[in-house]
Amino acid sequence: MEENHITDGEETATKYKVTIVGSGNWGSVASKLIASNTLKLNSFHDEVRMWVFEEILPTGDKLTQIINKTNENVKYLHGIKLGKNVVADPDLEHAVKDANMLVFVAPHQFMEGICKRLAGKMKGDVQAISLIKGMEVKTEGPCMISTLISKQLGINCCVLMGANIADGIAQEKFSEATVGYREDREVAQRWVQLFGTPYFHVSAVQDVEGVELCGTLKNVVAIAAGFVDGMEMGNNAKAAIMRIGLLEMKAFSKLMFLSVKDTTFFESCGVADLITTCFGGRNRRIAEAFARNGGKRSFNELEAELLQGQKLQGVLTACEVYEVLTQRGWHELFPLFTTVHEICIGCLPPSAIIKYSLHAPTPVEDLA
Ligand SMILES: NC(=O)C1=CN([C@@H]2O[C@H](COP(=O)(O)OP(=O)(O)OC[C@H]3O[C@@H](n4cnc5c(N)ncnc54)[C@H](O)[C@@H]3O)[C@@H](O)[C@H]2O)C=CC1
Ligand SMILES: O=C(CO)COP(=O)(O)O
Repeated sequence: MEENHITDGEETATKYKVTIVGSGNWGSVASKLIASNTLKLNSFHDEVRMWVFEEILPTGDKLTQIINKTNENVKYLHGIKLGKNVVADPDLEHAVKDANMLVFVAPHQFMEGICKRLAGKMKGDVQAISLIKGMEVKTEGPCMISTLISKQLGINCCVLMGANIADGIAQEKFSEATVGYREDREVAQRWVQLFGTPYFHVSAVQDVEGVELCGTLKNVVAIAAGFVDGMEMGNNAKAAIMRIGLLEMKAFSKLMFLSVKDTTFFESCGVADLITTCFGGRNRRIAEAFARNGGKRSFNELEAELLQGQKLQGVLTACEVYEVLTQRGWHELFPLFTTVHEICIGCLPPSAIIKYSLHAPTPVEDLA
């Protein structure tokens, strides 16, 4: 890594160069947040590079060229200026070459391929953060995306999750987020500084797995909430599903990682993200359409038609969680997670969500 230095009085410090790997709906908003800060903060280079999975638009133009010409991601975040210091780059290896702060924000199903392309090409002093909500399941067990990044690229990886529906933040409406870090509080503070704005409040907690599992698992609960909406069962039923979903999120996280903290579920990444996604997210919306069609149109078909290139994470995550439950013999402990997957693959009708997700009420004698 070429050392870049700034001189602050007597002291010299590294000047950080940021690259964003991903340029979808949230990736574009992340670039806007970061680009506004790198211009203001002396410790960062102004320019923010954004790797774009190249696409040809219906006009025949390349997406990267249009972003660089108009300063807008016309496909994934129409009508919002990203900042003139954002440079779209279609070449992944070139985009990360000089960066010492990498922000990963691609749909989780593409991360294995992205990491393979980048493996062995990272310099030692690179720090990463993942904004990706999802996990991979390997034969040896589940692997969170931040762990995939850390292991494959040999770099430390924090996470940033929260109640962050991208469109609201693009319009600079108030929102909070949580950075999860492992050991290095100073690094976490650098991420907080890079993302934080008066309308985007970021705090840091020492619980990478807890933060990342909250962001990942709430997408499965959002699918359940969408089923309830599609069947017009009302907000009381949806609140019940969210309550049960939160219990399963917490139980699953704590069974997976002993280190997960109870308090993490009360941060923005926990209950707040669960609420916003179950009311305003894409997973909820597509699951609602699925239930309204009585499960007759597949999630893939509805995703392609209604999201126009944006990607759902909840259906894949439900499948991945189901694999873990099967591997460990835990289906009975997680009836909501189990039922969501079985509805998604057509083994159960959407109406099964209430019937099969309910945990048996605690017997009265146990309460005495
Ligand atoms: N959109 C939102 O409101 C939020 C999204 N997130 C998370 O951020 C992550 C990324 O989501 P978004 O930025 O919303 O993306 P998106 O779903 O809006 O867009 C899909 C992206 O995938 C890219 N893509 C398509 N095929 C690809 C391939 N073969 N290889 C690599 N990339 C490919 C597209 O170019 C596009 O950039 C997800 O894990 C999501 O859960 C987190 C918080 C909020
Ligand atoms: O993670 C999100 C909000 O924090 C976005 O959720 P959806 O992918 O369901 O839109």
